[in-house]
Amino acid sequence: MEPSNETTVCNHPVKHIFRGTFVHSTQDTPLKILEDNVLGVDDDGKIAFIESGKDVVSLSHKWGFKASDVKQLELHEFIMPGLVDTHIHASQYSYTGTALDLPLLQWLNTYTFPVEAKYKDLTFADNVYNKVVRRTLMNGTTTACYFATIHTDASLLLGEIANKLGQRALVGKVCMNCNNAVEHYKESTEESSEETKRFIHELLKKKYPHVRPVVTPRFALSCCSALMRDLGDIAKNNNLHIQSHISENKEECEAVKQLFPEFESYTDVYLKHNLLTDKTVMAHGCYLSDAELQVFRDTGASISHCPNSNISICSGLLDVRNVLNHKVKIGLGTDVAGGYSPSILDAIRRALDSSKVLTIQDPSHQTLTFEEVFRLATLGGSQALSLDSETGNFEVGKDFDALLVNVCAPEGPMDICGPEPPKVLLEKFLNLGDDRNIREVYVAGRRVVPFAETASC
Ligand SMILES: Nc1nc2[nH]cnc2c(=O)[nH]1
Ligand SMILES: [Zn+2]
Repeated sequence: MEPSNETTVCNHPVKHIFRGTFVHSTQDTPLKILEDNVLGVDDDGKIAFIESGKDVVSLSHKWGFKASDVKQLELHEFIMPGLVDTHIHASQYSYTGTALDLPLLQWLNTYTFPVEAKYKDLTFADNVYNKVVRRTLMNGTTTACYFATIHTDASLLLGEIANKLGQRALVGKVCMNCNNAVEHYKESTEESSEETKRFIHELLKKKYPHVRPVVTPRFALSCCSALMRDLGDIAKNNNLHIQSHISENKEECEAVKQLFPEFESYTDVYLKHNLLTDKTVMAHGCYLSDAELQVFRDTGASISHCPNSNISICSGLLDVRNVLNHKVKIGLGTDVAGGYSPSILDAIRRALDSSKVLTIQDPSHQTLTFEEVFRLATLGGSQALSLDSETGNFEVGKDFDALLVNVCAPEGPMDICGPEPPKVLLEKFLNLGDDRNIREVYVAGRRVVPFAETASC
């Protein structure tokens, strides 16, 4: 409820009040720094106000809080929006940091499919899925867009674990009916469609507040035309998100051309199967033409930029500047385990490195700035997942998804050698920081890190 005036105590109580430095992005500005601001979070986990610290007394009257309710940040602390991982394979987390010596198609057949086949076993799934959700939360990922495997029950378990640990998540049961490499790790067309419908129905029935299903055709080489069409229909009929992969590697692009000769491009294959909507996120896109980017722009589909993966399995380099120039929505992804790091802080660094490599190759390339990449990791990610009305920055009315960062954390990974302005502290954190600097993580106003109880290995 909106307060009627400054002297009336609002009857919608605030449950957290923070005072100090806030940093976030807006549509117009990649980095906004708000020094000495006060932010209130209401009982529903939404941002009730964010105003100058000078107004704290009138705010306390208006919202009915006491001076002692205000959490005052230290000089070397700031609050930033939670990180958004727009593309991560929860099921591949068990082998993160290994198996990076083959290109995509051989990598899938040799390492990925044999591991994913193991998720028939719910005990195996439970162990890995708890670990990946915890690890990403510790690293500040407040929203994750997950691929699971073809197994419906294990995919539902991933949704249950994300909900239990408090992460905002889109969860996809993987669909694939073409796979000649690993026996049994595929479905029939009918099975894939029916199990997708069951997955959606069962997950929605749980009414988890921040976990939703995402329709997940693995990629054009794993799904026949009939399956892609079914999945496009399912997404449309249920108004759901869609995720897949596109134009990641040259050999893959060539194989798609051979398999779908009647289509104009890789993008056209998905377009004609009704898989490109304003709730679609496609990973990679390293080899998309300008005409294909225009289709992304026209449909409202977005790109997940996964620079660690693109380098680690030698796929290619995405020209993010060109994507931005086409006004296509774009966020960052870890693409675990093609990417070896589960942290979006790493994705920020790899995105900057990749942009610098493009500048080395062509000095006229306009290198991304750290402020722009900060936006990709937060607001950009929420836009790419069409969740920006709920999260992504500190606009009043959005959910409070946030990290409390301490750049001088004890035993932390960096040194601050004297007083520094907040912009420098943020840049240092983005380049040098890690989970030791992320003291608290909030999703929809709930503090989810530190964890309520500790897990063992
Ligand atoms: N990086 C990556 N690309 C893919 N393309 C199809 N499946 C995958 C996958 O699991 N990882
Ligand atoms: Zn992927």
